[in-house]
Amino acid sequence: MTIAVLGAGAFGTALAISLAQRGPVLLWARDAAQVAEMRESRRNDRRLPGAVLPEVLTVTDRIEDAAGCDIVLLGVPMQKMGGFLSENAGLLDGKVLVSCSKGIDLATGRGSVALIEAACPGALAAVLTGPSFAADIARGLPTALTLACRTDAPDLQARLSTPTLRLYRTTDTIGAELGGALKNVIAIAAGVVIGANLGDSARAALMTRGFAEMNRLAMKLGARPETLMGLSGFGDLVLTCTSLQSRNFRYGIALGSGSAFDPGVTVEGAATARAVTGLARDHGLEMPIAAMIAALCAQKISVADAVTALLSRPLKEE
Ligand SMILES: NC(=O)C1=CN([C@@H]2O[C@H](COP(=O)(O)OP(=O)(O)OC[C@H]3O[C@@H](n4cnc5c(N)ncnc54)[C@H](OP(=O)(O)O)[C@@H]3O)[C@@H](O)[C@H]2O)C=CC1
Ligand SMILES: O=C(CO)COP(=O)(O)O
Repeated sequence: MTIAVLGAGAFGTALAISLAQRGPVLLWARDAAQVAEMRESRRNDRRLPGAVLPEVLTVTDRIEDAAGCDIVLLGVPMQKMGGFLSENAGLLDGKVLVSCSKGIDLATGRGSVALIEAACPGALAAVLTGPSFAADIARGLPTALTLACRTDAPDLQARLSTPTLRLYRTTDTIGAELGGALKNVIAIAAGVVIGANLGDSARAALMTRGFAEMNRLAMKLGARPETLMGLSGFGDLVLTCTSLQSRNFRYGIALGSGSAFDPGVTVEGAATARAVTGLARDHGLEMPIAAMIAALCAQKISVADAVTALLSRPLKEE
């Protein structure tokens, strides 16, 4: 049975290319002109320049074509996920729906599993997350990801693993999706540190204290510590805070250095920082780094004032 990937962004396209090593894959994009161009060129120059689409990968703008697929990967950005699921619930309910997005929905404070379960109660919801740049996956470089599903899902793990994409599975969907969502906020913060020339030592401190914040919220919401220590938390945090391939990190560098940044680029951490401050407030948690990033993204505070505010917090035990 064909696997469908909905959303021909960088990540959806890369996953479709990797999965095509195992058999037919359907890749859906909403824009008919983009689909025509991709069929003609066998590339996705809009979202993943340079990658070649294998012949067993079919590109379509007819979302109904996914009806014949039992496994459907969702590659639309997080803040579009809720609307997308409601619009297409009739088609998607009853299927295995694997969210590949990283973030917290601002409108509801939910992660993607809760969004899927609300819109498509008959579906089996899963999350695919972890350290993986689309360009690396598309080039066939080795990558390891976490597949999280409330029901233990070794069959799904086997179906979505490829010779270059090694999947580890867990039933801790909360931990897996929070790890992927929260590391983007800390990656923006790490970028700010580098962009403002505060140094590698400050970045390491920021990553460590950011990881403490990630754990604080994730544990409060029911995640398991080992999930945050794994690929979807620690692994992705390290990748995204240290690589210029990361859009969240680059956005942070732009904020820190006062440079312009293309608003068309997907930067999930900005909306997630806002969502996190709401969740932290609701749960009585202190998340000072996330709060500073939300304020910086909203241009409510300067970089200098954000640094001063973080450094002047009361001294405490680690
Ligand atoms: N890129 C990466 O390396 C990785 C990305 N991710 C995650 O994957 C998710 C998607 O990111 P990525 O693929 O990079 O993003 P891109 O910016 O490359 O692409 C976003 C895609 O979503 C489509 N889209 C946007 N809104 C809608 C909508 N309402 N309905 C249908 N399609 C829509 C866009 O279509 P259009 O072109 O028509 O606007 C585009 O194809 C994010 O949550 C990201 O964190 C995870 C791991 C790695
Ligand atoms: O999640 C990612 C790598 O694991 C991609 O990070 P960016 O969205 O910051 O590019």
